[in-house]
Amino acid sequence: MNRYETIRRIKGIGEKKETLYHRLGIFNINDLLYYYPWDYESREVIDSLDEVIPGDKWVVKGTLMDSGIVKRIRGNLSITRFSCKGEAGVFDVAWFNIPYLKNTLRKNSTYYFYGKIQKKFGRYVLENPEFKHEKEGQNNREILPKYSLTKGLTQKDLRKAVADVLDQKLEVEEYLEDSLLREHDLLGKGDAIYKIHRPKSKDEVIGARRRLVIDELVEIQAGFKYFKSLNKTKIRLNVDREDEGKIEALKSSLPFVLTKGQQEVVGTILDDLKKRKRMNRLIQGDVGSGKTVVAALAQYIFFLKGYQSVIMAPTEILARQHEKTIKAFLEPFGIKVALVVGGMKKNDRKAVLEGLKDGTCHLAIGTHAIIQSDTEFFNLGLVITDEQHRFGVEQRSKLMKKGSSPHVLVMSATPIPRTISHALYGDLDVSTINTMPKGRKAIRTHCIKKSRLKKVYGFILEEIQKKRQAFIVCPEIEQGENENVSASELYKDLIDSVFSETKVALVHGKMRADKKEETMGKFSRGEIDVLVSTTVVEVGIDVPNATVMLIMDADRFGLATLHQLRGRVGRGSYESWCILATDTSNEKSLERLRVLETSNDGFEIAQRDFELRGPGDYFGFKQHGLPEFKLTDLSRDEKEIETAKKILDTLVDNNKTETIEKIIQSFKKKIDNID
Ligand SMILES: Nc1ncnc2c1ncn2[C@@H]1O[C@H](COP(=O)(O)OP(=O)(O)OP(=O)(O)O)[C@@H](O)[C@H]1O
Repeated sequence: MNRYETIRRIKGIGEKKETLYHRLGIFNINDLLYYYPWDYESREVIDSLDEVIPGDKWVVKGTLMDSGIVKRIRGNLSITRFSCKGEAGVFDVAWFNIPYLKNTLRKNSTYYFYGKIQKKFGRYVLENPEFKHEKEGQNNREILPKYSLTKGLTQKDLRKAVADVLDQKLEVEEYLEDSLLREHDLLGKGDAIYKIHRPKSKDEVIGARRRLVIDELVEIQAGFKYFKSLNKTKIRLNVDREDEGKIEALKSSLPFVLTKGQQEVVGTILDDLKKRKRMNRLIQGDVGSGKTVVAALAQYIFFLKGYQSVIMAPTEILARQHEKTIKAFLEPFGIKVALVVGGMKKNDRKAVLEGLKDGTCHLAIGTHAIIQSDTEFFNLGLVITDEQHRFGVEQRSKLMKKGSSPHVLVMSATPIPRTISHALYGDLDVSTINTMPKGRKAIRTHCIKKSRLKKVYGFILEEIQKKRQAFIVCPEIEQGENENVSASELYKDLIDSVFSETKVALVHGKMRADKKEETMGKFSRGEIDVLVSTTVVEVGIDVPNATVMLIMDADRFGLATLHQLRGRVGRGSYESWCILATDTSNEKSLERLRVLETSNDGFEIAQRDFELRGPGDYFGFKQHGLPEFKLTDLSRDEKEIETAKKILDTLVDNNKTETIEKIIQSFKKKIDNID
């Protein structure tokens, strides 16, 4: 057997089982070795059945006292039962619908049985236990791996297949020298893989996991180092006094004065452009902190130097909103702005694309439609992606290829906790807009039970009388199997009852884009009072007149999403409210929601969410186009991030080019495999 042979080589895996393994992403022996358990089950042999709390799971050793009986209980339900005796006491074992066991197990033979122990009619009984013959051996305490499964594959299947492979003692490639392993007190790779599947103790799991986590972190850091090494550009902008004057003129034409935070970020961008390095900057700013105008200023700088720029937004609604805002800022200065979205009329699209190709159009705003192969630019100098967590590395790089190594700005309202940005965004410099525009009032957030919704609707009506508007967001479009409020149902209920005299509309992700657009437009212009929706309104919608955000079944959403949704109100100078309706009694969920009641600060919320739920949930690695870690948990493995960094530095210092190249290849392969 070698590591790259198909899993069909393993005994017991035929054609049918093979397809099930494929579902788990396991194709060859190597995949199986790297299919780590997600948890372990500790099995202990019990000394005396009298110590048992019924319902607990234990291993009981016993000798069969009879040859078993099969009893038909009803219809096609049968039970096979044996009585046993062992040092722990007397007990029965029973299985449902496996009559052939009567011929498998032998009277007077001794077995280890594992399962839930119940007490029925005064006798101990293990129902449907797993069992093995005494001869197969059993430690007093056994730790068994638990793997993620798919329908048709059992824990037993996986354990057996992995055990078969481990027994072959296949060699696993080690890329770290002994001295490095010793220096950082790490297990060898082969040893770690063996122990992660077949640990003898908790400490062995910890040691194995630590080694494999380090490997994951070395790989991702090497990958980003590589990306960063590509960051050279020929596009250098010499912003002179005259340009600076023009930039100041644009600033004074704006309907507001830039905040200190906005000023600083614009300053940093200007500094970046003086360097030979390609600008690759993430601009983080809490919801409503005013990132759009910073993007517009950056685009203006490129325009002054004869370069085109592009903004890519995650949704059409947002692209259109940016178009409107940016046109208002920049068109008076002679900049021609074009919108590129899906479903444009053929002739319109043709005209826009021609303008971008011949350079008469200076600035493009659009959705992923911009990446399509027929878009060409005259001289693209700047690529801005908005809410980058919606775009993968892959899409970003496609957009980059539209220019010759253009500069990059990424805008995000989702703050990335420090640990993550440090570990992962080695390739991005980060700046933060840390001040809010003047005159904003804190949004008041309250968590309520759904029984109090009537009161909230009354309050919304009062706000509407004051000419304000409200959002109502639901977790689902249509009623599913669970109890959650769906947007469609709620919309129907509301227009038939409390809001029968109110202008209410519904938007959700399954509606046609133009219909969605039209409704959002109406809401934006104040022609609709209440918008019932799903999270399509989450990102970026700017309606300063809206003052109430009511979120149904708020416990269903992550904190980052809730904070984003809340950020749709309180964008003007009116006092605003966010109401989180939930009937959950889950203490953890309530604790999360309380974070929002007490904080309006996106960064603090992100950090808390990160601590409460872990980065996987918060961050959604796949959404970023990044390979997911199998074992690493960035909220716990801070020390390992540092160790991995040191190891990588040592490899670089010692000119281990071949090793580093291999690590990078493996990283790239994973990125390519993300769907
Ligand atoms: N310095 C400022 N003073 C006053 N208002 C401002 C300032 N900067 C931006 N605004 C206004 O604040 C609102 C929010 O700005 P913008 O839409 O750019 O926020 P954002 O950071 O993109 O928020 P989100 O992440 O929610 O999309 C807009 O109505 C904008 O006109």
